[in-house]
Amino acid sequence: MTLTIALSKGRIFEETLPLLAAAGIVPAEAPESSRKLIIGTNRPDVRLVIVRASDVPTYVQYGAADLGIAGRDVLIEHGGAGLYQPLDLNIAKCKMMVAVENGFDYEAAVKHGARLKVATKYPQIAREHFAAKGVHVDIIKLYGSMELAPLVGLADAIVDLVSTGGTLKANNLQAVEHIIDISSRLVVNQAALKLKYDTIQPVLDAFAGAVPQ
Ligand SMILES: Nc1ncnc2c1ncn2[C@@H]1O[C@H](COP(=O)(O)OP(=O)(O)OP(=O)(O)O)[C@@H](O)[C@H]1O
Ligand SMILES: O=P(O)(O)OC[C@H]1O[C@H](OP(=O)(O)OP(=O)(O)O)[C@H](O)[C@@H]1O
Repeated sequence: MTLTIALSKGRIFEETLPLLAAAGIVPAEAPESSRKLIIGTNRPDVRLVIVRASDVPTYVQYGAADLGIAGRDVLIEHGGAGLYQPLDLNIAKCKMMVAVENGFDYEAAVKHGARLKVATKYPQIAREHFAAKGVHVDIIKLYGSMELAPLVGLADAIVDLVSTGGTLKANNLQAVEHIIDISSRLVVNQAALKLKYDTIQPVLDAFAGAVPQ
């Protein structure tokens, strides 16, 4: 039975290579240099499908892929329906933060009960965070370059991923609140786990043994 694994290009693909290797899986080509969306491997029974990071849960949910790797950010926004999430892979680590332009008094704005305009690619996470704090917000959905929003008056604050802090610094922004720690997780289609147990379980075990510390 063929095993289909959904991965996104870039950091998740790079950081997944050692995990795949631990399961005896070596991609036939690199997605960065290939235009192919289905990539074979050294194992005739295993193929990779290359999708947008935020589409990984959807492919696995509907069984178009048996396994996938997705960030906790993406999984929260997706909702996780139909997905078994057996393993935190401890890769693509970063933090979900609230950030504002240097000089913007975030504490004062929150204390005074001002209605905040918040730009983000992660409306679910942002909404829950501010609801828990009792802060009223207008969420402005963006698909990238969140850091620009406060600089041009689109938003008072952003909710975005921060790793080195380099992007915030380069754009005169500062983090003011930590929301959650993010890493990527293995997701498995629940029906596939039953139907293809003999193929999937050894891959899960190999990944579990190769998770970076
Ligand atoms: N700077 C970062 N450092 C570490 N991990 C990150 C960083 N930015 C994002 N991630 C994690 O890696 C995952 C994939 O990020 P990537 O940049 O490859 O896709 P994306 O451009 O956010 O997604 P899409 O293509 O769906 O818009 C994110 O969902 C997140 O969990
Ligand atoms: O703290 P840093 O190390 O600077 O990382 C943070 C940046 O990384 C992510 O963007 P990414 O690199 O994925 O770019 P993209 O959203 O355009 O894909 C995130 O959206 C931030 O912009």
